[in-house]
Amino acid sequence: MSELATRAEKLDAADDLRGKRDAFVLDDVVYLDGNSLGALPAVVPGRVEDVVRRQWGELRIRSWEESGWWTAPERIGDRIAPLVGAAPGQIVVGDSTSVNVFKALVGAVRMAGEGRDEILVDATTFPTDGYIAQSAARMTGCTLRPVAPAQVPGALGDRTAAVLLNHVDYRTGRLHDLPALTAAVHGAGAYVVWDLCHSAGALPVGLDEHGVDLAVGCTYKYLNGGPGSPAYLYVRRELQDRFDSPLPGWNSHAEPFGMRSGYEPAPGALRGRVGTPDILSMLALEAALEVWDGVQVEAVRAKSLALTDFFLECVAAYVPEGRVECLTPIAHAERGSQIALRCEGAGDVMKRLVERGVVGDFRAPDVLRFGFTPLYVGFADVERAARVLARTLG
Ligand SMILES: Cc1ncc(COP(=O)(O)O)c(C=O)c1O
Ligand SMILES: Nc1ccccc1C(=O)C[C@H](N)C(=O)O
Repeated sequence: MSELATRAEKLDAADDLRGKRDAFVLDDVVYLDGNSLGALPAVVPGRVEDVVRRQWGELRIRSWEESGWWTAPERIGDRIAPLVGAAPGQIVVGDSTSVNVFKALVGAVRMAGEGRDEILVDATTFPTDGYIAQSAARMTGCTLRPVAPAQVPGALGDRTAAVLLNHVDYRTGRLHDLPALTAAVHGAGAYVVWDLCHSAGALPVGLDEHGVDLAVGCTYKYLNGGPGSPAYLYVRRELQDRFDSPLPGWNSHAEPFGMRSGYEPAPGALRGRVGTPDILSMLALEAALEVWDGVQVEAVRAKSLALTDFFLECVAAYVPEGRVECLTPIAHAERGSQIALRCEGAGDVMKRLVERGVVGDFRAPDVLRFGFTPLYVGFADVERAARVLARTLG
């Protein structure tokens, strides 16, 4: 056994999160794609069966109250809250991330008020945020300026209304400085919206601590909610009364069953709701979140950094010099929970890796992306992935 494989065994034996792997349905594939679709928590199938057969099949309409369907968006929001550093009552679950980006960004521009007519958007963003920001700008009469996150402080001005940023870049895995950028946006009198898709469940976010205004994120990556599981919207408590949703559906009404023609927004996080919640996906997510019982995000972060450090070490030891170039920052303060390697023919290389039992993904034009979910990825997986990568490139 190689020195690295021996070390992997020791690291696994000393890993406090090791037992969590049993809470997931996994086979002997090395699954490094939890940053696209998290693995299935073992508790989910039975719960979904109960929701469908008993709650829907037997209780039918009564389940809106008796099975807690109606209040699921805010209840599950409160379950996500500690994972992103938010006190209860500020997060609602529902809709896709794209829809929540729209709500948050238009809501932010409306809060900024007269005289502020520019939106800054992360120039390197996952495309959907950029597309939605373009439409939000057109609708609110703002101009949209794409800016690299590091350049945001210099681009802010007294016309800036809102800034939309990604906490972790989907392609490179770069972690942006949320506290400093949030403070810079506030210094200019503007509002910030953070997309937490690639950070929630992988590292501490500290939404309340850093005074973030609005945030959105998906739940199908590190939160393992399942394909198309609903996203969430955070609106900081002090801003909730001023949050003027651009999608004020009846579920966000102060009295939804009053069936009144006049709109009156509900107080608190409920204002972020739109229409009828997608109960099947939502309750699958609620079950999936049970794997977090007793887990601290800080412990997840420590293991995530150890996994990505070890992967880089194994890649350096096994992969011939010059075949891959790491796009992810080496500094821990700038690294999310993935490693992105630029590589010639990356699309074909990833196909062959998948055939050999190492599942990551390919992002155009030339990036091999490997996501590390500390709840179910171990150090032996990491060593094996690097070994298979070296064989595939060799
Ligand atoms: C940063 C980021 N934002 C948004 C999305 C997707 O949004 P939606 O949930 O609407 O598909 C993704 C991935 O799909 C993402 O990585
Ligand atoms: N929602 C998906 C549906 C199908 C395939 C991928 C996704 C992703 O989430 C991609 C991810 N956001 C990424 O960072 O590339």
